Amino acid sequence: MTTDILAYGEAMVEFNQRQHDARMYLQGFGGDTSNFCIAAARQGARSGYISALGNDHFGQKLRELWLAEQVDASHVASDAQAATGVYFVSHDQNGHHFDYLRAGSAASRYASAQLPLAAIAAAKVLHLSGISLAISASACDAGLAAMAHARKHGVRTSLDTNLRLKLWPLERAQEKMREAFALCDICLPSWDDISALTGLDDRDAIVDTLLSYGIGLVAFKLGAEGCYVATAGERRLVPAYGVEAVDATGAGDCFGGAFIARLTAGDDPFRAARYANVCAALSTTGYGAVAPIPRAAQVEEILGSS
Ligand SMILES: Nc1ncnc2c1ncn2[C@@H]1O[C@H](COP(=O)(O)OP(=O)(O)O)[C@@H](O)[C@H]1O
Ligand SMILES: O=C(O)C(=O)C[C@H](O)[C@H](O)COP(=O)(O)O
Repeated sequence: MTTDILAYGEAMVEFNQRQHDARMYLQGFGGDTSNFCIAAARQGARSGYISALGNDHFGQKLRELWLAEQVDASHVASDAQAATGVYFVSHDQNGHHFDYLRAGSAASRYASAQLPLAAIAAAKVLHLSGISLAISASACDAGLAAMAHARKHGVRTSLDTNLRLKLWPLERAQEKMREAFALCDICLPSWDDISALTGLDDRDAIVDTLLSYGIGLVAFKLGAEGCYVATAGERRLVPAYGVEAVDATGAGDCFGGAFIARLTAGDDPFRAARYANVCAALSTTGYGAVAPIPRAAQVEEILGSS
């Protein structure tokens, strides 16, 4: 079976603070590109992951998760010399915050020589994020090499900005993300990330800048407002689906996975964005990055009745 959507990055164990007791953390799984793969698979796409894990309990649990979710993990290496990364999510009046235990993790030791070149060349879309490039110099080189290889073989590349300044300084992020934009076909920015990366605060000026890199499609994530979808010929705000959000961790990843899944299934970008808005909105109604990601039937039921 070929894998249509491949993602490259770091999966982690998640400990997510509960609101009723600030000392209680619920264990789950995260890592933006892994969340993306699971979101795509739950919408019926054939997705697969490129990364490395430690030879530890949580690395094994991640493999079990991908097996259960039908995400192909045959391109996830095991590194006996390093640990699987961990992160904590805490919540306050300003939203959610991440703390990491991931320096030197197995995924951060990934290098270009490990890339599954034939699988990348056979995919329809290769996805990565700012985090995939931020975790180490070797992982950054591998991510950019994977994008260049995909493009060489006519595989579309997709990039979520996911800027994490705890992982790299802004100047390096700007430099490396510019290289990634130049190799990108579909960009999935969010407001805070892209305004920090470009220094711009006007939505259309940001879209103009991204299109000027040769990016063909931008789906600008706007939280509770929905998203702004832009191609060279058309720009449209696609309104959000209204929900009572309790935890937006992973909403952007869910949006990306659903959006790319629907694009590869043949939807036009505006239709795919309408679908992804509903999918991501539903994912904010439960805690954690993975558990509340809905399946296609739930999303289609809402789309069919609205
Ligand atoms: N409060 C919300 N209500 C409805 N939909 C939401 C809400 N928050 C996020 N979403 C959906 O999730 C998508 C991604 O969320 P956003 O916060 O913009 O991205 P990121 O997590 O990457 O910062 C949005 O484009 C929207 O479709
Ligand atoms: O920060 C990281 O390195 C992670 O991968 C942890 C989270 O799973 C994602 O960051 C969620 O990302 P959002 O969809 O933007 O909420």
